Amino acid sequence: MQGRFHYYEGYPLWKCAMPVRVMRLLGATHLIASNAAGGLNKCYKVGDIMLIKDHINMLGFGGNNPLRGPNESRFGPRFPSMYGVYNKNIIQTAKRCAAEEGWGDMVHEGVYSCVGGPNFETIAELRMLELLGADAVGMSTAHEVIIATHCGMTVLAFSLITDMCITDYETDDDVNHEEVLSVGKKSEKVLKPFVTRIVDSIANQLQSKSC
Ligand SMILES: O=P(O)(O)O[C@@H]1C[C@H](O)[C@@H](CO)O1
Ligand SMILES: Nc1nc2[nH]cnc2c(=O)[nH]1
Repeated sequence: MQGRFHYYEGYPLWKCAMPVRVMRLLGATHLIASNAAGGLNKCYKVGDIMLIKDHINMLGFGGNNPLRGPNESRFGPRFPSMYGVYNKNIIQTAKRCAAEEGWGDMVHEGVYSCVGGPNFETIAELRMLELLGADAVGMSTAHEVIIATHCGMTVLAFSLITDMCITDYETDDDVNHEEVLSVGKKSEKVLKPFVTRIVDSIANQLQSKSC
C-alpha cells in the first residue's frame, strides 16, 4: 500500500484495518507493515529500524479495537490469541538481511506502543510509555496487525525511528511532522532494498518448503 488510513483522520479502527482483509481475500498470506515512530529506547538513533517484537495497544485498553462488534467468523475466531503475533522466524530473516547489507548496527528489536494521535505525546505520557516497556511510539500498525493475526496472516512489522522522544523537561528540542517526513524520505534508500531482500528471502523459504 502507498500510505494508510489513520484513526486520527476520523476513520473507525475497523476501517483503518480493512485493506488488510482485502489483501487477505486477494490471497496474501504475509503482512509486512512499516511505520514512522518516535524512539523511546535511549540506545536508538534517528534513522534506525526497530523490528517490532510485540506491541502495547493503548487504544485497545479502552475497548477501542478493530475487532469490536459482531465477529466475522469467515476471517477468524471471536477471541484471537495475540501471543507470537510478530513472527520470530521472519524477525530473524530480517536481521540476517540487515546484516548482509551491513546495517546490523542500526536494526533493533523492540516493543511498539500505538496511540491515537494526532498530537504528539506529552513528556509525562512518554515517560509513562517508557515505564510500561515501550521502545517506540506511533499512531498506526497495532490495529492492522490485530486484523492480520485474526485472519491467520504471518506478520513482520518495523518502525523507522524518525525522532527521539523527549522525556526530559530541561530540553528545548521539539518534534514535528516535517522532521518525520524528511527522515522517512532520507531512509528510502535503506528501506527499499531492506524490504526487497526480506520479501525475496521469505519467497525462497516458501518455495523450498513447497518442493
Ligand atoms: O502512518 P505512520 O504510523 O507510519 O506515521 C506516523 C504517525 C503519523 O501519521 C505521523 C506523525 O508524524 O507519523
Ligand atoms: N505518536 C508518535 N508518532 C510518531 N510518528 C513519528 N514520530 C512519532 C512520535 O514521536 N510519536
